[in-house]
Amino acid sequence: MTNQNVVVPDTQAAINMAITVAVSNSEIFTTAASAAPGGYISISRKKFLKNLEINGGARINAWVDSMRSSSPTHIKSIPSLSDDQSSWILHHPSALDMFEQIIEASKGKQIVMFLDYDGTLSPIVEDPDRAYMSDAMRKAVKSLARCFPTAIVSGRCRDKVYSFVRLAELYYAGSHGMDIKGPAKGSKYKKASAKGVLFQPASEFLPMIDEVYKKLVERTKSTPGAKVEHNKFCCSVHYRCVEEKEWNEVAQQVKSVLKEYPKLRLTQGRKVLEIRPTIKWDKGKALEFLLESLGFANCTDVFPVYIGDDRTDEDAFKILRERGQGFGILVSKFPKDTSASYSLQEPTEVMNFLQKLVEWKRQSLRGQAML
Ligand SMILES: O=P(O)(O)OC[C@H]1O[C@H](O[C@H]2O[C@H](CO)[C@@H](O)[C@H](O)[C@H]2O)[C@H](O)[C@@H](O)[C@@H]1O
Repeated sequence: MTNQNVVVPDTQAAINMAITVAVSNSEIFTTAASAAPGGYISISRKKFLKNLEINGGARINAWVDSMRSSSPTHIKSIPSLSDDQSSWILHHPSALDMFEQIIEASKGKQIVMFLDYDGTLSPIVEDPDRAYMSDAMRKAVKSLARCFPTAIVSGRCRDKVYSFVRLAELYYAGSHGMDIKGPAKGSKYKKASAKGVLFQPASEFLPMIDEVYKKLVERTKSTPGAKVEHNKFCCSVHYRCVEEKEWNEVAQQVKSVLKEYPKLRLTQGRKVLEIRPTIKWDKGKALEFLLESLGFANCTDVFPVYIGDDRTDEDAFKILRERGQGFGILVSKFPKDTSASYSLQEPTEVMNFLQKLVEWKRQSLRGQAML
């Protein structure tokens, strides 16, 4: 575990601001920094970790604090973040505003697109079973896939995310990348063999996840609004519809199950606790696996672009930074600690960005045809 410093922006307003902080080993995320005027303060990652032990003696207060500070209702209550927001935007400019520069950087390289689903292609809604993407978004993704190899990388079960997206020409990586499959329609890109690619690095965990799912359903059934989702190689416990005073209860229930399974770990998303195998596999590894399957393993002429809104997407943003290839785009209206290079505010902006990419590609193909 590293002892990196986490930079937390100050604000004049002395408010608590939600900043996501990835904690490397335990993978739980904690947030929040008290603000004081005058620039930036550094908080040791060790301090954040002090109260967090996930497998074994996890402290429920830390879980609940983390659940609370990552809650959009708390973020919404921030009065004005204009100074911090503009400073953040300076470091993570809008991918729409920077479109020309992005295209310039990709010159002579094969763009490969990676798209998260919830909060990126579809708006966040209360009922996870009704997180539909719009027809306009589907059309934009379809056109995108005609121009560039395109993958959906989601925390959801692969079949479920496919039932929302319904485009057979894409690659799909479900269960946070633990379930990868190539396009049913085949692919015109480099490795035709990528068509049938199917990678499930956590298959031995299937019976355990089934068991844990049942236990989570049983333990949380007394809490109104709690919902457990079976994502095949992982489980989600949603607390979006649980009253805040009951969040402690949800944390206790999840902890009571998790402590029986040392081979499982907890991660957090947007009002969701996620239980998954401890294997070293995440969305970043899935991105690398897909690049390899497409024949770009050791290529310098590939330009991967990953768009996502959640903490689990940070693993992919980090990989791109480490490889020094392409970049990540964080979908967020609020400043967040991120390894992404650019930002977009919401799914409609994501759609505009995808449409711009398609338009640029079509124009450049027309230009080439005229030569
Ligand atoms: O990797 P993703 O595709 O972003 O999946 C992450 C989780 O997304 C879903 O939950 C989130 O979206 C729901 C629908 O808008 C929302 O109700 C929930 O509060 C969000 O956390 C999905 O249901 C989870 O299983 C995924 O792990």
